[in-house]
Amino acid sequence: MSLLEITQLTKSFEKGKEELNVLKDITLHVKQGEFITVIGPSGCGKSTLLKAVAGLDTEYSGEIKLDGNMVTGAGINQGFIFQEPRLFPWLTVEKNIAGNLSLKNTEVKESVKKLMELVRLEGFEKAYPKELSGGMAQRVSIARALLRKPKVLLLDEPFGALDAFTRSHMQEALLEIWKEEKTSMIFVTHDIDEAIYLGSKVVIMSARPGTVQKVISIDLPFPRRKSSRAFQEFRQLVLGEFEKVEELELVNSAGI
Ligand SMILES: Nc1ncnc2c1ncn2[C@@H]1O[C@H](COP(=O)(O)OP(=O)(O)OP(=O)(O)O)[C@@H](O)[C@H]1O
Repeated sequence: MSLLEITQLTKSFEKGKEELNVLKDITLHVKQGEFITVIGPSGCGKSTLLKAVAGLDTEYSGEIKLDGNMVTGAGINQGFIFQEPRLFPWLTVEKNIAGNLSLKNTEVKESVKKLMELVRLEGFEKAYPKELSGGMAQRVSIARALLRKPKVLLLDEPFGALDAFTRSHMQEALLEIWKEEKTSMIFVTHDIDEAIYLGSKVVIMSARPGTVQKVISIDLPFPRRKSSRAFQEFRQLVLGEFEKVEELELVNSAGI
């Protein structure tokens, strides 16, 4: 049995009198410990898909099961990381991570300490968000999500706002966290290289209404090198699929 089973997920929004079909018949199974990356044209429903898995949106047809249970709302089993870190500016780093859990509880205090080490933020316990760089702030939000020991971590373009150097640093940090915690990941990105670099599988979605166009397993050992020939071959493969999606989109929008 897969950890996460998304079956025939179909979703539309009301847009005035019209209906906007956003996701169509998405079926996707994610195994425990898998790192799934999702790419697709802008507006194809990637965020909508993540929100449904997170239980932040339950208005859809089809079903989503996490660890055998139907997802009926948000909960501690699903961690969510947004593009911007969304920290509380008036709370210190450790309090942001602890959230509604008390740091007076030694177990919580110990877990926060371990996570701060994992995301390489030792020494910043008492710092405030305004004292952190974008990458550091995003690491705080990842630590906050991990404290709840989610079964799946959902990341919606988490490094999209970061510069190339910090982004590459954050990719390494996330891979380390993944190896250490073995959390299953679903990671949405616009960046094909990032998708291949991180993913055990890359899911390519079609233009709206988003469907699963293709799932490509990335059978490359870690550490991966973006300049290696094997990596470039996967790049060609993914790009080829992406071009098919774009051609289809052009044909559809021209009404051919
Ligand atoms: N709450 C909402 N109400 C109405 N329409 C919405 C809502 N949320 C999203 N949409 C529409 O659904 C479509 C898919 O949006 P979504 O944000 O999931 O796409 P995306 O693939 O994540 O896009 P991007 O890559 O640009 O971030 C878009 O056309 C968007 O305008």
